[in-house]
Amino acid sequence: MEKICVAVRVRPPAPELSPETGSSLWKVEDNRISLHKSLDTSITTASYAFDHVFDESSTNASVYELLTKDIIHAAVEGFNGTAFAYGQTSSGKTFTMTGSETDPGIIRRSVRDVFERIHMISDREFLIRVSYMEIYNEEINDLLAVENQRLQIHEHLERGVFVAGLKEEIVSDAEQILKLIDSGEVNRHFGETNMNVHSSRSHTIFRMVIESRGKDNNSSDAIRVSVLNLVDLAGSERIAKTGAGGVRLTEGKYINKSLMILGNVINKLSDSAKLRAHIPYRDSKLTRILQPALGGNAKTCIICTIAPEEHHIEESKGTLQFASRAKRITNCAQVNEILTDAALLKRQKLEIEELRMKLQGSHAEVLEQEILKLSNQMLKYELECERLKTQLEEERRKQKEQEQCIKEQQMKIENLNNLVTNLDFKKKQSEDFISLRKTPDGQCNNINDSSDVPGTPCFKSASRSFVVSRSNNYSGLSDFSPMVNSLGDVADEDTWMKLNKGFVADLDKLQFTPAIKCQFTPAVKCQATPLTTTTTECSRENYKEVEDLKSQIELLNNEKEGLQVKFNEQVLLNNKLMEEMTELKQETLSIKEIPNKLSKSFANCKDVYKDVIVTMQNLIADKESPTVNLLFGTTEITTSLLSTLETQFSMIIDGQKTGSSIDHPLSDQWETLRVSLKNTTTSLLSDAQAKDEFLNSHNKGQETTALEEEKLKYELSIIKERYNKVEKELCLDKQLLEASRESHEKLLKEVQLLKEDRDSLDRKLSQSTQRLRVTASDKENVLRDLNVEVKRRKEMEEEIKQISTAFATRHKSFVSFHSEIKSKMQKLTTRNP
Ligand SMILES: Nc1ncnc2c1ncn2[C@@H]1O[C@H](COP(=O)(O)OP(=O)(O)OP(=O)(O)O)[C@@H](O)[C@H]1O
Repeated sequence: MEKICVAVRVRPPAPELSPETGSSLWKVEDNRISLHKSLDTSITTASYAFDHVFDESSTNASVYELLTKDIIHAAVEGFNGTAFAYGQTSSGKTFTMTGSETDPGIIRRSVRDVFERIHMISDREFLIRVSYMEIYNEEINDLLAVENQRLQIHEHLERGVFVAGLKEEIVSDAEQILKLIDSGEVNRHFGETNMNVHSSRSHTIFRMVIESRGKDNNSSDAIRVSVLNLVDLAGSERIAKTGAGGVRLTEGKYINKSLMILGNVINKLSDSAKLRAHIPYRDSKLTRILQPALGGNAKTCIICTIAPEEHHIEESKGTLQFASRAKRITNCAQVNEILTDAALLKRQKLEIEELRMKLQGSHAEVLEQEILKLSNQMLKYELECERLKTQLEEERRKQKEQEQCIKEQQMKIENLNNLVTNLDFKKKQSEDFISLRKTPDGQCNNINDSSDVPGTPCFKSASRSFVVSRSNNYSGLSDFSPMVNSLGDVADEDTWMKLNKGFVADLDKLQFTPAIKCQFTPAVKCQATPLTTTTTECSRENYKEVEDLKSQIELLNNEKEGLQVKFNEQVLLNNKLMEEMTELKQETLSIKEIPNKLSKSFANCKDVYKDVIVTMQNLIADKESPTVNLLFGTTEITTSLLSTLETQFSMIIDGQKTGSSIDHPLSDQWETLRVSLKNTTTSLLSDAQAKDEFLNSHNKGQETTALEEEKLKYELSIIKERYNKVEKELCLDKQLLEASRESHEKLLKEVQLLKEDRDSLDRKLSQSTQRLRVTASDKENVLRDLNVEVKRRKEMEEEIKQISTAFATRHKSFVSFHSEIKSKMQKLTTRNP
């Protein structure tokens, strides 16, 4: 039983923090430390005694010499050893354990010393393995292998507490270890705080496992296995001082918590054995790993570092109290001699022995070699078997993919065919439609067709002619489609579409398509190659081509849909126009009738008027009378007016007959005539009145003349009425003619637009046809490639069959061989147990 060795080290004051250098707060005398001057704090000026107290001027070399060296030597002898630094942040723990270039720390010195010591021990051989880990935020990480994170602690009866999965490097010299330490240092968690620019944020444990055995090769000699832990703890910190936040704060919390548990363990261990109840080693990973070093089978030394600055006085006092308690802990260190397989050396030795035994005796050697040969062969067969299995699996997978690929291609080809058929159908429809529209009189030839197929009058006629003409057209394209050449003159569109859609049901039928140049006649049937179980890998080119085709098909589909929509719109527009045209035609007919009617009524009027004039001329005997002169003047005007009207009507009628557009009538002349007629009529009336008055006043006796005049007046009023009526009718005619001319112009414009639309549709259709031809040729290529693929697949299947047969044969021979070997071995065993 021995007490833990505890030392205190005061680091030199930091120049930027402690301007009052030279007047240190702590007084170090031999192995005692006390406060140098009385302060205005509640802290007492108690003095503490330890195994060693190192003042500010101490070096790592002296610390190592006085504190650690013995433990290192003991570790080489077979004792477990632990050295760790404890203290507040920035107090010099890392400086003590790791050191600097000029003054290496305890770890580096220990490593060198271990090997120096080993070299000094000549009667033993050593095997050393090292590991380096950190406990960061209560998780164990391997510093020598960054991929080993969050390692778990396990306990083993022989190995004790160990970290599972931790990398252990077998080393042969100190330099090798130092390099490993350097590589591990890179992986350590450091961080900057207000207290320390390079603050350790994790506890690090550098571990050396030293195994040794006597060189005299005595098999009964036990193997010594000792574990040396060199620990650099993270420093306790006050959050207010470190100014930690975020990640640093979390780290600080974990650090403080684990140090508190370490303090608890130390406290419990420092209590007298009677008071000791449960030691909470399991409360933290640190105490669990350090368990053997704390009150267990280990030689342990603790170096407690303190910062000399006045503002750290409370933390320093806490550290001293921790050190005081730790000092009371007693360990029970003993050499670890192991007689079991837990020691690596032991295991190695056993293996060598086994091998040696095996190699003893020539007969056994031959047998051993034979067995080795056989097992090698077995291994080879097994490997071959595995390889074939994998290959078979791969082939099966590829077959499935290929089948899928073929199915997709089938679908695409089917779609292509449908698309081709549909587009042809649409094209033909449009062509038929256009040809019907192009008839010389601009009317549908079959407008009076009594067919019952629904649609516009034009489509009614298109349906039948389409089927017949299409069938004839396609009969010439032997390489294009497997359609029957003639469906008969009565084949309907549904039958046509069904045939188109259903012509390729599966890939086998692809063999019959003219695209693959498989010529067939009704008498000779082409044998389709079944595409069931064989497979080859669908080449990437094929896939790409299929993808291209797919996109082309999509484009064509879109275009087709667009054309379809336009076509439907066109049909609707056409129907509307046809209706309008019919209405207009009726209107035109009625307008055409008007001039004839007018002409007739006018002719009547003219006859009447002539009769009146003749009568009047006969009646009036006195040629010199002003009334007679007036009448003659009126007659001339009226005659002229009538002839003008006659000309006008004949022009109108002639214009209708030729179908040319009618110009305005001679409006000016008409107007002049109308005005002069009006004037003449007015003057005639006034003259008649004057004549009445004259007759009344001067020739009251001439009753016959008066009666005649009365008659004349009456006839004149009738003429006037008729004239007004004719004038009104003419006005109406004029308006109607104007309206009809406007609608005619409108119609002409619409017809022009329709013509333009039709032309653009024609152009698009021809483009689509062009593309379709390209697509069809692409399709042919794809089909050709598909056939090649099918062929390749067959070949592959053949290969697989051959491989399977070879495999089966080999397997059989292997099984027989195996049983033969087995029986041989059994014989051998019975012969030589
Ligand atoms: N004995 C010493 N002599 C010279 N400089 C020292 C000594 N001890 C510590 N230092 C310096 O003080 C600073 C803080 O020391 P160190 O990093 O070792 O503290 P620490 O206790 O490990 O801190 P933390 O717990 O934050 O990691 C460093 O710059 C270090 O070089």
